[in-house]
Amino acid sequence: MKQMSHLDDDDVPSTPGKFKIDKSPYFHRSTRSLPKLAFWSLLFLGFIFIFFYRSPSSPSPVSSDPSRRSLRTYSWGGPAWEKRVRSSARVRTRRGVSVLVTGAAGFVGTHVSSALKRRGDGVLGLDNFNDYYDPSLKRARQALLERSGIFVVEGDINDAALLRKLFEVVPFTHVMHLAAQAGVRYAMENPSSYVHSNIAGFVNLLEVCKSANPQPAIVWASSSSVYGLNTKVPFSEKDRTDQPASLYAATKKAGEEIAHTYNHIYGLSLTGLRFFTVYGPWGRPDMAYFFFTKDILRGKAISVFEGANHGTVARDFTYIDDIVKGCLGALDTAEKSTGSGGKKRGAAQLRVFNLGNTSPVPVTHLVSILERLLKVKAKRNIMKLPRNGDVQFTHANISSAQRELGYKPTTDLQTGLKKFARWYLGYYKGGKKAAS
Ligand SMILES: O=C(O)[C@H]1O[C@H](OP(=O)(O)OP(=O)(O)OC[C@H]2O[C@@H](n3ccc(=O)[nH]c3=O)[C@H](O)[C@@H]2O)[C@H](O)[C@@H](O)[C@@H]1O
Repeated sequence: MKQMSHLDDDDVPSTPGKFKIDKSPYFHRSTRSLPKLAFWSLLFLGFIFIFFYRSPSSPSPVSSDPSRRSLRTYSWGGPAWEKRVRSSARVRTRRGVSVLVTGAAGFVGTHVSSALKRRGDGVLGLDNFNDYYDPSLKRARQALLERSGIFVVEGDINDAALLRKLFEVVPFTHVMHLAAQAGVRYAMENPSSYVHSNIAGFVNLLEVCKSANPQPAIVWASSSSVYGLNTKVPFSEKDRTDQPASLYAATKKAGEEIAHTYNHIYGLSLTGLRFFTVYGPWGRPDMAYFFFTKDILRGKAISVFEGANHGTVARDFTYIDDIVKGCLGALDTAEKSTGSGGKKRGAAQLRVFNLGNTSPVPVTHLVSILERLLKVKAKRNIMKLPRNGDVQFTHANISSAQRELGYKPTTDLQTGLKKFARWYLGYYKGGKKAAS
């Protein structure tokens, strides 16, 4: 078993002189204190043992600095572990593919993994189970995946040794890269977590993919937030994306530039998907539709943002099942990477697509739909849109995804929220066991 630990060599005494026996006070004591000494030594050794050999299923306590969350102890490796990895990634149909899904215990990751497995593809999940939001929801999603035969490896995309090992065990044809630090507003609280996951983690993954043989094709999650302060709508992939309004958006934009580089130098086939405010069952508790539901049910006031001069704040809310179809379309049309041994043999595919719903809905309307579905009147606090990274409006032009991926969203917000509310009430026992 290989263990990664946040402990480094500094914790081990390096100067033998610290323990020079001739200076030890114990040596001048009477032999009666020896049993006492033996007792305390054993206790000390016991603590050391417990500290180093904790069970793999109980990772070390989360660091108080959330940007260092991923430096927990993960345990992986060994014949039994490799067998699980291989079995989960085994393709079960003739034309199936084997996909490594990063962020598999996340919202989109869980849905995409299940859909791939259902149609007979091999799927291996990877997730660091960080506590950006309630990890028990991630564990519940993991349990769901495990019931359909998907193993979710616990580890971080920054762990190069783990990623290399996974590619050694399984020659993945595709990577669906969904692991990321999400959320627009949280970037002001914890900026380094965005750099850690969305930039450093992405580069680490691409480094391993570029050296893998064969190289996989990669589909990854960008974001509608790259359109930033643009005012021309609907947003098209041809529009400028050089004025992000949040650090989150800036890291996703950086990801698109990094993808360009790895495609150009190493021949990696890369497809970025700009998701537009994805919602649905098993969703993310940090998103407005989710915590509005929780607060409305508890009778707690919600802050509903509006633009300058009472301007409408709206989103092109996109239902999860539509997004899954877009992801599968991207995987199915991804061409092979063209490199080997870290060198490219020819030009490789490089794409970026909007995956939205093409019908923006004001946030006030989203609240009204929730009120009807939950049969509770919301206590609305209308507030000016804070300057914390939010943009006022999003609207996707999806003609490119329609043409090349066969992407065609079919779920309107009312229908999608109905499915979300049904799931929420069931999962949280009618809202009594509230989401944390
Ligand atoms: O489309 C995207 O690319 C992004 O979509 C969401 O970001 P956002 O659209 O801001 O979604 P929410 O945080 O759920 O906000 C939805 C709407 O509710 C508004 N809102 C949010 C919070 C609040 O307290 N009140 C409020 O009115 C926001 O201004 C926004 O218009 C996700 O959180 C991002 O991870 C994702 O990348």
